[in-house]
Amino acid sequence: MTATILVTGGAGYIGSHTCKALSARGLTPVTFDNLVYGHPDLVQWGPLEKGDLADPTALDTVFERYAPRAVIHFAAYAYVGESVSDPARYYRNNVCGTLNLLDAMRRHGCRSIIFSSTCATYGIPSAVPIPENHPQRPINPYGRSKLFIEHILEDYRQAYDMRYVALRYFNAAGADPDGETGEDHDPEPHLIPSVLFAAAGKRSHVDIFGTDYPTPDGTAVRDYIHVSDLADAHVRAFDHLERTAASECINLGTGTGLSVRQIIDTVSNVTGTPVPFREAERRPGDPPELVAEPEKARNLLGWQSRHSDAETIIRTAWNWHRKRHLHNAK
Ligand SMILES: NC(=O)c1ccc[n+]([C@@H]2O[C@H](COP(=O)([O-])OP(=O)(O)OC[C@H]3O[C@@H](n4cnc5c(N)ncnc54)[C@H](O)[C@@H]3O)[C@@H](O)[C@H]2O)c1
Ligand SMILES: O=c1ccn([C@@H]2O[C@H](COP(=O)(O)OP(=O)(O)O[C@H]3O[C@H](CO)[C@H](O)[C@H](O)[C@H]3O)[C@@H](O)[C@H]2O)c(=O)[nH]1
Repeated sequence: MTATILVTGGAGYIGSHTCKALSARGLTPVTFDNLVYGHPDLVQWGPLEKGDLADPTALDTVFERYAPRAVIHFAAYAYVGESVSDPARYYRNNVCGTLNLLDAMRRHGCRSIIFSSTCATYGIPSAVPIPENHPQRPINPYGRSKLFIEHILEDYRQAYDMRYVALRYFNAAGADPDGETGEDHDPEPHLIPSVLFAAAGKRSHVDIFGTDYPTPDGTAVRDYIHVSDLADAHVRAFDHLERTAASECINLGTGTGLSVRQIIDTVSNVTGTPVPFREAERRPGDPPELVAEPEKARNLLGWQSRHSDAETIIRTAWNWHRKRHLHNAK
């Protein structure tokens, strides 16, 4: 079956990998992105329509032009720290922007949406691994904006017969194994690129935020999931909606956690370079450990992570950053 999928935020990190996966599956991804954080050169697998979720007319134009079968909705702001200092920016773009998108879908009779949610909706978990029915108590406006959208999707399902899959990603990491797309954030606060930039000498060092957590080596533990595995899950979520029309919230993680020190050690091994680091205070708002219970994605979508071992994540990210940003790296 050939169909067009509207991909909001398709010029960004996870969106561009998903466009590649949709195209490989014979679907046509149409990217809708305002390019505030996206990159036009990462849009390689279908047309780019420059536009903003805040603009209902721009949305009407793409729905009229392409009559998409479904929407995959990545477009959002995603800096946790900034969401604390400027929550208005987050609620306006993430929540109001999604309302505009959903209302455009209703106007144009498009009923299926796959939404980028996050493990940040769980807040500080009472236990790990975290199942989907764990209480959701986000501890910052970014996480709350995503939880509000989950609630809105459920209300729209009941009232307007829409259908959705909310995918709660854990920590997206790595890059396309073919090197065709990857992560290009500015600013870039995430751990793995920060460690790679320190290995390459682009940054003087990486800070380890907290060495006194109740974890095996005292540093925080996260469930790093390869971006190509995330992309594959979106294609499967689309197939699931086509097949069953059943709405779901689903974790995407590996079920295995890695500490900050384990990431630094793996980067040293993969790059053959010692990583300069400093031990620093905990970063406010960071839970000690976030690890997914991944069974639901396996059972419902037949999904399994394939590229998410630490070595593959770091090797693919290293290859990408060397090509994109680190021309002078060793
Ligand atoms: N990166 C992660 O670890 C992670 C984890 C969990 C959830 N998420 C979610 O996944 C999604 C994608 O994350 P990413 O890391 O690829 O981010 P990204 O910033 O690389 O991509 C987001 C894209 O959306 C676009 N955009 C933002 N606001 C827009 C608007 N109003 N109109 C049109 N386009 C707009 C940006 O220009 C950008 O290209 C986000 O919703 C994020 O909250 C990311
Ligand atoms: O320079 C750094 C950067 C990070 N960390 C630590 O490394 C771990 C991972 O940090 P990231 O910033 O890479 O990612 P987060 O765990 O903060 O991810 C959060 O923010 C993401 C969006 O940016 C996603 O939404 C995700 O779901 C949400 O939990 C954390 O323990 C953090 O304290 C460091 O020690 N040093």
